[in-house]
Amino acid sequence: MKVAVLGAAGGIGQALSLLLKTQLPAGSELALYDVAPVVPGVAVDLSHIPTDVKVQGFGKDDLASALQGCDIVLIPAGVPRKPGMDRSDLFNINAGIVKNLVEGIADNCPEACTCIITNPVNTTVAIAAETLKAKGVYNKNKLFGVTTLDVIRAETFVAELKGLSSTSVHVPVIGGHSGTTILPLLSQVEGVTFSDEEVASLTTRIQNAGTEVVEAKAGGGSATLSMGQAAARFCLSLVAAMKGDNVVEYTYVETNSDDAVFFSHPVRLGANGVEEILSYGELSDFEQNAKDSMLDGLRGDIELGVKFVNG
Ligand SMILES: NC(=O)C1=CN([C@@H]2O[C@H](COP(=O)(O)OP(=O)(O)OC[C@H]3O[C@@H](n4cnc5c(N)ncnc54)[C@H](O)[C@@H]3O)[C@@H](O)[C@H]2O)C=CC1
Ligand SMILES: O=C([O-])CC(=O)C(=O)O
Repeated sequence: MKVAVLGAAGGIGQALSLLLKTQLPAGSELALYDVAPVVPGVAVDLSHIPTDVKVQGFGKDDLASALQGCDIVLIPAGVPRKPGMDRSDLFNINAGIVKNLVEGIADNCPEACTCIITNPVNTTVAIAAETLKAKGVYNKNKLFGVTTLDVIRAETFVAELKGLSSTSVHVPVIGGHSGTTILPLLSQVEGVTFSDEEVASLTTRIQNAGTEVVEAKAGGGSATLSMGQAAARFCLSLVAAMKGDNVVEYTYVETNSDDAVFFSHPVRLGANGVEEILSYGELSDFEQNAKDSMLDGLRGDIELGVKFVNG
């Protein structure tokens, strides 16, 4: 199994690479790519950890070597938010970065599963899809927007509120990955009941959790450590599924539903990426109203990505 992290020298990239170095199955290869000159050093640093995962660093001009033979590519390359910005404010810089890197994937490992972390995810996933289509190698079962951070946050916040162990709480989160497009389905959390006030305030907290971190970091970036954990969980689920385990994760994928072209659903993962897109089930009235009011915004975010590539 070969996994590449593009943007590996950044806040997410380094946390994610550490978790993968210590948790990928023995015999795996980990390729770390970044335009920052420190990336070979990050690879040397990690290579001193005694696990049977081979780590190699690749600088600015070595994208092709980093990608050759990859099974999974994770992309956290790009700029993060500062206080006062929305994720959509990152579009101008990050759109081009994602397009270039995905062109590299199309040229060097078109069969790989591509996992987009770079914001605005609602739009960058559409950019990746259109870029792969333009290269004639798009497989909708192998492109994912990583929304796992919304799930782990929702589970943490529900566990805190209800005095439960966070490892025993499961919270579905559907939709997209910004503001009101993030839709936690609190009505489906097993063994827990919420008042209407709790549903309203928890939903808002989960939707604004990224901003909570951006403000607390006071200009020093956005979530990196929790995102590293979220992306590692998603990657390790994909690895387990490729090896034959039955794994379901919530992730932003192309669907055939009426909601939007891309929408986070529970997805059964398998040897070739998406094996089955599962239904997200019945929504409460609160959730149905929240979904109805965010769909136009999400569709607009997706359209922006399509236009970026196709004009
Ligand atoms: N999907 C999600 O849930 C989340 C997404 N993010 C997003 O992830 C992205 C990265 O965030 P951080 O790691 O905090 O930023 P960072 O600034 O710490 O790291 C970004 C890295 O990308 C590298 N980079 C820039 N252009 C590149 C290129 N063309 N090729 C390869 N590497 C390149 C930089 O050199 C840097 O090392 C941001 O867009 C952020 O908004 C952040 C948190 C959660
Ligand atoms: O809020 C941000 O800019 C980073 C992000 O996507 C998150 O933490 O969910």
